[in-house]
Amino acid sequence: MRTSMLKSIVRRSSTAGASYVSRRGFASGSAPERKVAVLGAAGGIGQPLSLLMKLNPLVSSLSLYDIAGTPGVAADVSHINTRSEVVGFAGEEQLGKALEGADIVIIPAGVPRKPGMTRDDLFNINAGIVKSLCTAIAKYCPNALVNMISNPVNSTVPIAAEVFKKAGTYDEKKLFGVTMLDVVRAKTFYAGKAKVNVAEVNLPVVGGHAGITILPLFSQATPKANLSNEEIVALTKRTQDGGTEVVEAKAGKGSATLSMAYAGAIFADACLKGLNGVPDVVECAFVQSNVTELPFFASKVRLGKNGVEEVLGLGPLNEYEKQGLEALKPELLSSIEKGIKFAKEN
Ligand SMILES: NC(=O)C1=CN([C@@H]2O[C@H](COP(=O)(O)OP(=O)(O)OC[C@H]3O[C@@H](n4cnc5c(N)ncnc54)[C@H](O)[C@@H]3O)[C@@H](O)[C@H]2O)C=CC1
Ligand SMILES: O=C([O-])CC(=O)C(=O)O
Repeated sequence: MRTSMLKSIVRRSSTAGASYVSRRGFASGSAPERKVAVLGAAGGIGQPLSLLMKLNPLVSSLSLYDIAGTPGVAADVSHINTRSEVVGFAGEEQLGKALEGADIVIIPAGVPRKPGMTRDDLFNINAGIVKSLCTAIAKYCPNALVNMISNPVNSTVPIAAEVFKKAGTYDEKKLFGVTMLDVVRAKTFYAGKAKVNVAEVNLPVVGGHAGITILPLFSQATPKANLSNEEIVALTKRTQDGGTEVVEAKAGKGSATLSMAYAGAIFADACLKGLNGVPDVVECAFVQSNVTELPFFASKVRLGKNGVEEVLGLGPLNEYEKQGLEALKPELLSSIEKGIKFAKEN
C-alpha cells in the first residue's frame, strides 16, 4: 500500500494538470487547499521530505523553512511540475510567514546522532530548538497538526505539549511524534524473513522511538508466517536498533535521512487524508494516550478532520510482547518526564 502510494503520487505528478479522480475521492481540481510547512527543510531529512511533499497532490502550498539554505532548496523543488506552490524562508525573522496558515507542520529540525551516541544525547541541543519552533507554532498556526521528527521523540513531543499548554493552544489531537520509520523498518524486515510480499505487510509498532521503547508487535503481523521465537527476537532487535544500524553505516555522516523522509511523507499524507475526511486512515504515532499508564505512547491512531480521531488499543499481545511492554515503561516514562521538566523550567 505504501509503495503504491508513492507510485501513484509519481504517476499523478507526471500528469500534472490533467484531470483525475484519486483514490482519496477528490477530482484533482477539487482537493482542498492545504499548506504544509517543513521546519529544517534544508537538512538531510528536510530536503528529500520536501521533494516528496512536492509530489503529493493533496498539498497546495509548501513552505520550506530553515535557519539557512532554504532559498536554494525551494527554488530547486519549485521547478517540479506538480500542484503545490513552494516558498523558501530562511532565518528566524521569516518563521512567522513560513508558518502562517499551515495545516500541517513537519519538524525535522535539529542535530542527528553520530556513532556511539543515543538519541537522548541529542536532548541538550534539540530540546531548545523544538521549544522555540513550537513557541512560534503556537503563535502563528495554533490549529496546525504537528508532526515531530526531531529526536529524542520520546522527549520532544512532551516538550511541544508543554509549550502549547503554556501558550493556551494545546490540543492533544494535533500533536504527533513520528514513529512511522519504525513501522516501515518492521514491515521491511518481516517481509524479508517471512518471504512475503512487502507491499502486503501490515503490523503495529508501539511504545516510543528509542531502543527498547520501540516495540514491534510481530504477533499481529499480516500476512501470517510461521517464524520461530529466535527469528521474532532477532526481528524485534533489528527493528529497535534500525536507527543505530544506519548511524553506524553512515560512520559519522548522520542518521537515517532518505528512509525517514519516506516515512515522514507517508505519515503526513495520512494526516492530510484524515483532514480531508477520508475514512479509516489508521497509522501508528506517538501521541497523548490512555492506552497505558504513561501520558504519551505510540500505538495505532485513527486520523480524522481534527487530527487524532481515536487512539486505538494495543490488541492481543503474546508473552514476549507483554514482557517487552513492561520493560520499556520505565525508560519511556523517564524520557517523557525529562521533556516535561525541561519545558517547565526553560
Ligand atoms: N523520528 C524519527 O524516526 C527520526 C528522527 N530523526 C531526527 O531528525 C532530526 C534531523 O535529522 P537530519 O535531517 O539528519 O539532520 P541535519 O543536520 O541534516 O538537518 C537538520 C536541519 O535542521 C536545521 N535546524 C537547526 N536548527 C534549526 C532551527 N532552530 N530552526 C529550523 N531549522 C533548524 C539545520 O539547519 C539543518 O538543516 C535529528 O534530530 C534526527 O535525530 C532522524 C531520523 C529518524
Ligand atoms: O537513529 C537515529 O538517531 C535516527 C532515528 O531516530 C532513526 O533512524 O530511527
